[in-house]
Amino acid sequence: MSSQDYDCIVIGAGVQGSFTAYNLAKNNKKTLLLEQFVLPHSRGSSHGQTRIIRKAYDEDYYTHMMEECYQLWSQLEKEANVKLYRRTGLLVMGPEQGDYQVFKSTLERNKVPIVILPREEFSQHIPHVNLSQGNAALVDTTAGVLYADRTLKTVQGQFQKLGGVIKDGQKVIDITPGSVVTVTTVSGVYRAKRLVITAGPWANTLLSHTGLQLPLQVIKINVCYWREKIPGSYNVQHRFPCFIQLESEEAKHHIYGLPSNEYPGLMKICYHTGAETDPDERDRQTDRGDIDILQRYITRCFPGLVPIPAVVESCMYTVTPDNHFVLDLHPTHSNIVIGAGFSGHGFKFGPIVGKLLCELSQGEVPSYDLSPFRIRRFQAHSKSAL
Ligand SMILES: Cc1cc2nc3c(=O)[nH]c(=O)nc-3n(C[C@H](O)[C@H](O)[C@H](O)COP(=O)(O)OP(=O)(O)OC[C@H]3O[C@@H](n4cnc5c(N)ncnc54)[C@H](O)[C@@H]3O)c2cc1C
Ligand SMILES: O=C(O)[C@@H]1CCCC=N1
Repeated sequence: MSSQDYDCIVIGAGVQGSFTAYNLAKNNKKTLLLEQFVLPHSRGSSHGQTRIIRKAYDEDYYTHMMEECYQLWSQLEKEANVKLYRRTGLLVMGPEQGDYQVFKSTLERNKVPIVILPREEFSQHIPHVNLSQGNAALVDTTAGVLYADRTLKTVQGQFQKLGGVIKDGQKVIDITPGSVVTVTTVSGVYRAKRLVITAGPWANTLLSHTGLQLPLQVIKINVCYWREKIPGSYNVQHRFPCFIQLESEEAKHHIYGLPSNEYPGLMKICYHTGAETDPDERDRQTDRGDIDILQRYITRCFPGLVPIPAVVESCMYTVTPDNHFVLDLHPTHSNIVIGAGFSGHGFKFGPIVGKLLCELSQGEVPSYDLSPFRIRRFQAHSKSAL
């Protein structure tokens, strides 16, 4: 084995690639993590200070995975002696008969501790929020905030402590599949027995070198922060929770928010979709339709916020047609593993995705049933996409 040869190469040092590389190194695999930008960067999907972690989901399998995932987050916190998670609870609001019932049933079936908030008690528990007419509300008490940038720094640091190698500022420009995979970057050529592709919005650009295209749509999200009229009203220290509004008068997609924390006096509230973009041209996508929706919602339901965004940052989702992840082997090259299409809800799963992609790359039986995440589910919809 030459010094350029590895057991495994991981392309993409976002949350999923970083946790995958960390798991491989923990399993004594000589691992190289390649990143196109100089780290840390804010050009993909994993940057920013915070993300929501929750067990509240439509599908049991996500809730099941989160059981172990919370333990893995806590293990990493202990191992690195750093705080990555803050419990705040998650307020779920939605029309009584819609998706809200599905969330509630999943939580109850899986014995996740929740508190139902009857309308007459709502404002006593959640001040400064108007519960929409016909909406019900509950709190997933296990949910909270993950510190995102700190997570990446921590997991990449732990990977390096285990002997892993990170090469940033090294955009991959070619992949030659084979029993030994050759990966060419702008400044080097590397070989490995196995390859993991976790390239976020650039997944299809990289997969084109392997003869595969997935039905992925890249969406720009305007990450909006809104000023409190009375400082502290929606603050994390005053125990204001994260929230998801499942459907609303203003929009059919979720609206979600996190208590004011990272920027003093500003609460982050975003719309769970946006306009399509080329990931290399993100800043030229200037659609603000999502901000118009948020302004109307905030005026109606969060009267304690100034309904004009004080800060707007950018981030991207990589969305599959069913909003479920892709965690699978490449259909023609079994030593290439793909983690993609995290559809705007993948951060909280980082530790478990890392474990699963590591297992797949080592030819092990994955710890969870991965059928919802297989590539072949797209075949029925669009053969040409494969
Ligand atoms: C605004 C916003 C809010 C969100 N909120 C939540 C939330 O509350 N909870 C939650 O769980 N999830 C949330 N998500 C989703 C979550 O952040 C993403 O699912 C997750 O970050 C995806 O990570 P990734 O590693 O797949 O992609 P990325 O972070 O984009 O990582 C891919 C990496 O690959 C690199 N790369 C690409 N091409 C190459 C190449 N040719 N050579 C080398 N490197 C390359 C990129 O530069 C990038 O660093 C949110 C996302 C956004 C945008
Ligand atoms: O995954 C999450 O928790 C957030 C909030 C809901 C929509 C997407 N991301």
